[in-house]
Amino acid sequence: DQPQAPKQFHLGMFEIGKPLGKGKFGRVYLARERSSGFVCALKVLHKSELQQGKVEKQVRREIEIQSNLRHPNILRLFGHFHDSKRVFLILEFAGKGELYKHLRKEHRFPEWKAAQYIAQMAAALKYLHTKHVMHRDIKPENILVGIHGEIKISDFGWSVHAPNNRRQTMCGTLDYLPPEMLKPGSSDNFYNEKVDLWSLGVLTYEFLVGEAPFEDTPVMTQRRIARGDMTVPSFVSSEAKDLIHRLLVLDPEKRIPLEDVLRHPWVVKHCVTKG
Ligand SMILES: Nc1ncnc(NCCc2cnc(NC(=O)Nc3cccc(C(F)(F)F)c3)s2)c1Br
Repeated sequence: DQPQAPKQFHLGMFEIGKPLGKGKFGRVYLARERSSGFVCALKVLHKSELQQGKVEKQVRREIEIQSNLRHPNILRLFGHFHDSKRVFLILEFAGKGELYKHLRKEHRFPEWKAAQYIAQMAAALKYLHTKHVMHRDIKPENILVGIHGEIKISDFGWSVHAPNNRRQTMCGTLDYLPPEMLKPGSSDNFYNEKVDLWSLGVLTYEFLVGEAPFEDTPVMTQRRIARGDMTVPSFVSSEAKDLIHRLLVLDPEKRIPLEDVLRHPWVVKHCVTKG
């Protein structure tokens, strides 16, 4: 079909609906593009806040990285526009909202559901890593659920091209940080996309247990991560426990590759692989 001409968007083109959620920076609204009737999510960011947070560059990088991504388990960013005070991200609408709300409500997911989510995450991360993009902020708050129950990785505000040594200070929860990102961003320690494998391990644990493996006070969390000090409760099956231990490995190079996550007995057992 015809390659889509890059459209110039402006706010008047959209009917704004109910608020969908509010993030650290700005709010998200359900929106409908008037001429096509296309339903999407519109994230509104205030330029003043982005300048204060010194994150304008990150938002530009997010737009650049995400506009080239096409995968069923990655939330689409269709475009962006701005007015004098605000930047608007035109996002795919995820019909079943934020995954962390489902997790909090259900406390923890049954193994079959956790395995299907982890298989979809592994497929999305495999796609990202082939493009040498690492997300770097994999956690339940950055995962949405589509209308058919499929998950969608979202918010690429921290994504970069690998390898990279972080300069921008991280904020928010430490729970998902791999040991190699806890070290100060000095020249010698570069890290790569294997940081997402560690976070996938933390996510698997949190889906099955209902809390993160190293959850503690900030100082203790950092210490426990650096030592890989966590225990998997006995109600978790031995196959799931095996996968968690193969992902939460201190040495990034020794973490199980995504291909092997997709072939892991725990994942295969619960995933009806299409013929
Ligand atoms: N049901 C739903 N359906 C679709 N979307 C929903 N919510 C929006 C999810 C997002 C996707 N992408 C995002 N991107 C950013 O927020 N980027 C951003 C913003 C400020 C600063 C920064 C940074 F640069 F500081 F990192 C990065 S938020 C919901 Br609820």
